[in-house]
Amino acid sequence: MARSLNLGSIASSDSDKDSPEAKQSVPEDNINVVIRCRPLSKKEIDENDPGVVQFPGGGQILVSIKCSLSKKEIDENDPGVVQFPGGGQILLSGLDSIIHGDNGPKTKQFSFNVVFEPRASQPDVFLYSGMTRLVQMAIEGFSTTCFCYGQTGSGKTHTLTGPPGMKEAADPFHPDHGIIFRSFLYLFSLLQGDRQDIHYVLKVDFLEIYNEKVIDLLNNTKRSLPVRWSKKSRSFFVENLFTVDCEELDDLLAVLEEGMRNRAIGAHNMNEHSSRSHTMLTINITSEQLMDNGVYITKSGKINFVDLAGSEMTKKTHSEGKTLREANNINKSLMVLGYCISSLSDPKKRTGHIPYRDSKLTKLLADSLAGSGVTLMIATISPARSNISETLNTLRYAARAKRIRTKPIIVMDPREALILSLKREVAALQSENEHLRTALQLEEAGHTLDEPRRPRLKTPPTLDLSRIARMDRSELSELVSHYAKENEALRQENAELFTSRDLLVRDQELVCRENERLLHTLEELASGRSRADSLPASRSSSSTSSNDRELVYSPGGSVLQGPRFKPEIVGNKEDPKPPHRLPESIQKELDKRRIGK
Ligand SMILES: Nc1ncnc2c1ncn2[C@@H]1O[C@H](COP(=O)(O)OP(=O)(O)OP(=O)(O)O)[C@@H](O)[C@H]1O
Repeated sequence: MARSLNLGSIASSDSDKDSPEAKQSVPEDNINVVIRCRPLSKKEIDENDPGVVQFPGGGQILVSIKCSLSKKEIDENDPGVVQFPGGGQILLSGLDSIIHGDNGPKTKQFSFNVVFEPRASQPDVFLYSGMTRLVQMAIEGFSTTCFCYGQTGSGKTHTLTGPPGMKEAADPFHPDHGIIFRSFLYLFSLLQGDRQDIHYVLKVDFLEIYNEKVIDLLNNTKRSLPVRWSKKSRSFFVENLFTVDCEELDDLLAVLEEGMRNRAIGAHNMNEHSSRSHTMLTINITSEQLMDNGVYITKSGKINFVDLAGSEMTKKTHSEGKTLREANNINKSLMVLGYCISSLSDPKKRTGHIPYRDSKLTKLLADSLAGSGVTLMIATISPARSNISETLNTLRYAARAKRIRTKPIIVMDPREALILSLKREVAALQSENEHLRTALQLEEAGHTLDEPRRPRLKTPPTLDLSRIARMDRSELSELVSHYAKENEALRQENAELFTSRDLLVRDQELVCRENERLLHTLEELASGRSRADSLPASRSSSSTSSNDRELVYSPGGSVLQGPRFKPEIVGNKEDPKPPHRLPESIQKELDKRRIGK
């Protein structure tokens, strides 16, 4: 394969979701799970620990799990087992010499939306993971989360922020910038687009969960902050978290740098720069859009970037003392996350109890995992043979997460949402009303219906929605009832107009048919007369000669049975008016036909 990344099914589904309709309608959605396999590290190469994951294509990863060597033998002669056969697949196998069990090699197969092979670059991961869609949706008012999951040293921090020591402000075009930096750039490029009618406010916070304590990374007091439940938003939140207003891209970059500097990092046998905490960077995006009718609509979206600490086998990392305690806390919270993911992915269990409250991490991720958010999980794996059991664990974890469904919604003030929906309905009904009136020509010609015209309904005064926040209950309910009444009146009027239109259409059909019949009779009479001219005697018994009689259109011609017309024969062409007037367009059409003949 020429490219270093391996796209599976999401490549097509992603583009479907880019359509405006897909963005507006938000049916249940699965968590989007992508896999990134890092290259072998220098240490692994030095220790002759070759790559063993295979990518056979179609979003699949194959893992050979049966091998004839014992665990001890594998540990001692630890070859790579991850291979990349292409097409989105990963194959985990032993080396040929050790892979054959009694019945030949056994593989475990996994399937994912997108699989990034070791050569995939940082821009590849940003562009093809679905991250751009998350940024777009956050601007539209959705709550979105990108989280990295994987064993220690598998490349979570590298994927989110780049290699250790990466300076955010240094070179904006540096190829090693991670997803967070690239998302910042993309976010600003979208916000600075041509939407002058929308005003955006960005507020950013950055926290870490270290040994089950929530620490503010932007207000470096190392004080533990409480996590509480909000009845209003029906989600957990961190109390007293410091937020920074970010007007410029530089503000965001400064926040990222500050937080990265303050986060807990430690060294162990498997990673010299190991994150010892889970971190969560959140960009809250509030948009105020001025609608056509002068109304402001506010939406609140957000992007969470979550860098989980890596699961670690303490035997392998040789952790002790402080590092061991950190590892235990990390593993414990990841285990709770695992229970939650496992319950949520099981259709029978997902409606039951989900143990979010068992760790701070799951409390804060609850909404992203099963609530109203849109979530991208990047599972990072190592290709090394020595990490095969962690790689299998990560892939199993990721496969379960892929089955979780969320129901994304746009976050809006409920009062604004109600008023907006009523206003939309009123606008739709008004335009329907307008259309019906035009069709029935009620505007200029005055009404042709029997009843007098009803006075036009008035649009409620334009309203600045920022005022709504200050309105008391009675003012609000008055406003809502105003819209509801107008809505009801428009519905009624439109229903009546529809009935009238139906009646007229039916009359028109009858009239046309009668007209054709009359014209036919006229033709017959004309040809009869010419025949009569040539005949010696008239066959007519009428006192009026056929010559004198002229058929004038009567909407009530004797054969007409329309509901609004009486049978009538008009014998005089001077007769002023038919008893009922038809809409002008119909009348003109009929006149045209008559004259034409
Ligand atoms: N895709 C990659 N390409 C090149 N180097 C990588 C890649 N992924 C990871 N690395 C390197 O591997 C090392 C470990 O990566 P990283 O610190 O991101 O792992 P981690 O999963 O965050 O670990 P921990 O859970 O211990 O924090 C780093 O030096 C990183 O730069």
